[in-house]
Amino acid sequence: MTTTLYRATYLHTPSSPFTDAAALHAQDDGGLLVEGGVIRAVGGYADLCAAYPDVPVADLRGGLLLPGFIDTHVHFPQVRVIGGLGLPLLDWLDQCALPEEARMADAAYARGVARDFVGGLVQAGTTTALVFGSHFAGAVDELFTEAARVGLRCVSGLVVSDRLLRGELHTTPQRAYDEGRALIERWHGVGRSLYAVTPRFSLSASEGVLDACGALMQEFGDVRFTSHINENTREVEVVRGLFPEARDYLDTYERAGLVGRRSVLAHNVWPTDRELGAMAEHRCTAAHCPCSNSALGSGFFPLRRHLDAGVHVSLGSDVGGGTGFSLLKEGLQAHFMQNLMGEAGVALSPAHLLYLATLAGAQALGLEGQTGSFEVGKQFDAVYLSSAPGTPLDAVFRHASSPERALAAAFATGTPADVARVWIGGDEVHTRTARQMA
Ligand SMILES: O=c1[nH]c(=O)c2nc[nH]c2[nH]1
Ligand SMILES: [Zn+2]
Repeated sequence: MTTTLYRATYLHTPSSPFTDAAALHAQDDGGLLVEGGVIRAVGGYADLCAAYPDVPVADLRGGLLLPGFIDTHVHFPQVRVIGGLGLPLLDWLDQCALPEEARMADAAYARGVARDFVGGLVQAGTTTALVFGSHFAGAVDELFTEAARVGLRCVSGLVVSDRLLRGELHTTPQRAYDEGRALIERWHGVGRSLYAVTPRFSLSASEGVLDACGALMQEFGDVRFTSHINENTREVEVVRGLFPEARDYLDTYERAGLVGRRSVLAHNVWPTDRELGAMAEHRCTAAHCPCSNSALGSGFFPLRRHLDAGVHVSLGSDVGGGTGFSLLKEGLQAHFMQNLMGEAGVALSPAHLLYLATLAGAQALGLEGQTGSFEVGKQFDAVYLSSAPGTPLDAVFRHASSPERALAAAFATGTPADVARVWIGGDEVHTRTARQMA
């Protein structure tokens, strides 16, 4: 079993800065002892070095070591259509996303997209992702296969819909159940893969399809659930018309038994107070996707209302409505948007951004015992940020007055080009090449 002592400036949030003012832990010259991919000891480098004098040291000074990022909302089939700027949600789906999603019927095409997608995630420092899969079971197999090859912690599933998309993307309740069941049996709990039951959104999923999803959730108690909610005002209006008996958008999922502790609902830009109260009671998560909300003009995420209601919030890139895989960029955009909301916004510190990009995601997925922070017993899932000499971020890293200042700069200006190395369960899954640094 390999044992390594990592020497680095590291930061992590073992608790939430929204409830704990001392949540951010930083070590200027820190040590992490990793044995067989698991963190065995943490602290100052000098102490760990004295306690474990024979263990080989990996010297990561000069940059920042953070827990691997956790993206709780990202679409596998959309990596090649990033950048469809300027359209509202339903037009963007129609013109940009869905034509590409229809191409995923071809497993060979899906295999190439899976390589682009998983590569994009790990190169951005993402070590765990809740992934909207494909409408085609064969493409979902390609995604899980590629994620397993690379070593990504991948929570994903078959996307199901039976109306209002393109015909070739539609299924039936029975097929949604049968294909979902087969995929769960093939992938759930295998290696680092977990299954998420995934109706696209209530606009495109009839009660029958939602009930089929509910049946899978009942039968397989620990699979996750994900979908979209309250993203765009026009979408909310259409859903209201499609479900006249439902109290609101959330209720369309509640009635099918889909909302609970391991449910992640993306966006929630336009929630009612009833929905926020119910989400807090269910202990489900809202995945905030600020770049997507900006690019599609969906609106400003009411973070203050979520926090006041007690709703758990995590972060998602929402590629391809979002503009790329970097959770550093999502953190910065979240910060910008809250600033622009004035009194209604929440002042997000670097500690908040780090928490949202790491532990908050682990908690959303019920994986906080394994990942999201550098605590003893957790997996060594980590991202090492180190900039090319001469870049502004390198200048900050070399001259920052504290690790917190360096962390703020990483969110302000960091990109995937600054991601030098990435580990998942102690396995190095990405090592930047000279070309990727340029
Ligand atoms: O941002 C989004 N991206 C999508 O692909 C999608 N599908 C339904 N609702 C959606 N929202
Ligand atoms: Zn989405």
